[in-house]
Amino acid sequence: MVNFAIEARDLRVVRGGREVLHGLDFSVPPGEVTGLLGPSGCGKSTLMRSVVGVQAGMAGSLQVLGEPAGAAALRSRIGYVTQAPSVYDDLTVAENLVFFARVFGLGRDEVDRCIEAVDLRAQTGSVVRELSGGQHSRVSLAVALLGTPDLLVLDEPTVGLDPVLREDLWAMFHRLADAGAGVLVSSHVMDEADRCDRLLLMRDGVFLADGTPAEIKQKAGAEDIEHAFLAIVRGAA
Ligand SMILES: Nc1ncnc2c1ncn2[C@@H]1O[C@H](COP(=O)(O)OP(=O)(O)OP(=O)(O)O)[C@@H](O)[C@H]1O
Repeated sequence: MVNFAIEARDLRVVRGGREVLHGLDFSVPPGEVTGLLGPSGCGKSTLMRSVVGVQAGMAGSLQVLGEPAGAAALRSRIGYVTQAPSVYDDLTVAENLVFFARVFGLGRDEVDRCIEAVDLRAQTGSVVRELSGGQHSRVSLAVALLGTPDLLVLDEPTVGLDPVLREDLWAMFHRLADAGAGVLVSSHVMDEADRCDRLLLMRDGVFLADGTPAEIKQKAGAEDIEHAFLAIVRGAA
């Protein structure tokens, strides 16, 4: 029985000869949206790369869906969206999805389901290069949804999107979590905090707080997460 989608003990990562994650202990449960929040450069992408098994220089224990991070068995069980475009821009939306679906041995039904999930039905036949930035990132997200992964790791998926689209995407993350997936979403925008079930607040490769948004605000005596973050940083100084 796997209790956690992700469980880390004393996770350390060295990049470019420098330790950038400093002994992190945390867990991400299934069925919840966990937000990884912190300023640019604090180590969010490094943590996510570790979880999906592509980060070198890692030490400590990191279990993902009951397996060591990077295990071959995890490949089809994790959906990962990076900040960099990860689809072919000279193919249409449908052609991209069909290509990746074939890699996973999935059929056309699954392609249509994922295009619909990110609300790109009207753009199915459009070449990705001609889409807007928000539509482009939703194609990557659709690819990550193929096969209904047990864990979604989304690195700043809402950057540059308009408020309506951000709202829609957060609603979709919650639907995926309600269906049982573990969802880990990073953001450097503190006003996204209240959309998460749980938060990991990060700074300089360590966690400043781990709890529900309400718990973190109450503990810091702050009205919003931005002020809670500042209060915690000042308290720790
Ligand atoms: N390829 C690399 N080689 C060496 N150091 C790196 C490399 N990539 C990132 N780093 C360093 O690792 C630290 C954490 O970077 P990381 O990209 O994980 O931060 P982040 O919180 O995801 O930032 P952002 O929100 O800007 O994406 C930073 O100090 C960064 O300079």
